[in-house]
Amino acid sequence: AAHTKKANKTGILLVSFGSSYPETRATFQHIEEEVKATFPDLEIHWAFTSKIIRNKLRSRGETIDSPAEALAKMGEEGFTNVAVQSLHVIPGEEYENLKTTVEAFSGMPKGIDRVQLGKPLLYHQNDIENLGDVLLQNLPEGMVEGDVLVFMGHGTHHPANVYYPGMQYYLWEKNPNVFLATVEGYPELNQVIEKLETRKVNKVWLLPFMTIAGDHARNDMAGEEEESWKSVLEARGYKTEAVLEGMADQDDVVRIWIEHLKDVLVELKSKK
Ligand SMILES: C[C@@]1(CC(=O)O)c2cc3[nH]c(cc4nc(cc5[nH]c(cc(n2)[C@H]1CCC(=O)O)[C@@](C)(CC(=O)O)[C@@H]5CCC(=O)O)C(CC(=O)O)=C4CCC(=O)O)c(CCC(=O)O)c3CC(=O)O
Ligand SMILES: [Co+2]
Ligand SMILES: [Fe+2]
Repeated sequence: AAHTKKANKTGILLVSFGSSYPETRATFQHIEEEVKATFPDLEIHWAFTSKIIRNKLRSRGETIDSPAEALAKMGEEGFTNVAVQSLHVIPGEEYENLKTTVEAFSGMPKGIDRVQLGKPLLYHQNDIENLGDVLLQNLPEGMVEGDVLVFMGHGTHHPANVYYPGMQYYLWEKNPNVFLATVEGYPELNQVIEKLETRKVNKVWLLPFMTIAGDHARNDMAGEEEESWKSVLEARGYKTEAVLEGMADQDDVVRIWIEHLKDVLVELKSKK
């Protein structure tokens, strides 16, 4: 018999930093539902980039693949094309590590023919604008005149930290009451507080500028311990209200990642 070319089989691999908090499962589920609704014919697989989180989950009997494990398995399952979608916020360290893994798997003998990585939530300038607009359109319902909102971003020593001050600039252009600070990078909460001291503030709303409301949101932002943003602000005399929702709980935010995933699927298709 003549050699027949093997049929194409395309799949999606969604990759998040991950979280050890069961409360975040509904957010991951929401992302999956939106992706499934957009690409009903494509099988969806998952991986977490954080080794610490994967180990924590394993010790509780939950298994979640690393990106390399997931890509190896998908190769064995006969996938020829895989669109890997980063669910990270910025193209930082975690995203770059994922990129290295994806490149290593591209064209691997007897593995997947074509593996390609979709951009994180923020990459091009128009991502900043789209995300900024969505966040400003969906401010907490109870927010009234005199209230301010402070988003908590992760922050990083990686040069991609510039996306946080970049986003802050865009938000301020549209609404001077919306602030963005980070846990581990620039800007810091103290810089926001310096600005708040110069005006009359009714209440400070706290929201994660993160995919999910996990450890950072529940402890560093809204926790009862002395160093949490809630405690620091309250010690300064501010009323606070924390909203424990990830950005990925919002359809319009997930839409931005889905657009990035579409770009990758179009590219995978165009390469014979
Ligand atoms: C490299 C490292 C350097 C460092 O931070 O020291 C790093 C970097 C980054 N993390 C990011 C995101 C998140 N980090 C967490 C949580 C944790 N992160 C921790 C460690 C590390 N994080 C270091 C090695 C990690 C490893 O190799 O495993 C843990 C384990 C320990 C701790 O932080 O104490 C703690 C576990 C909590 C638990 O056990 O549950 C969550 C989840 C959550 O909050 O629940 C999110 C998603 C938030 C979201 O949903 O958006 C981003 C932004 C990525 C992006 O979105 O773009 C960067 C920066 C970048 O990529 O450049
Ligand atoms: Co939805
Ligand atoms: Fe982290």
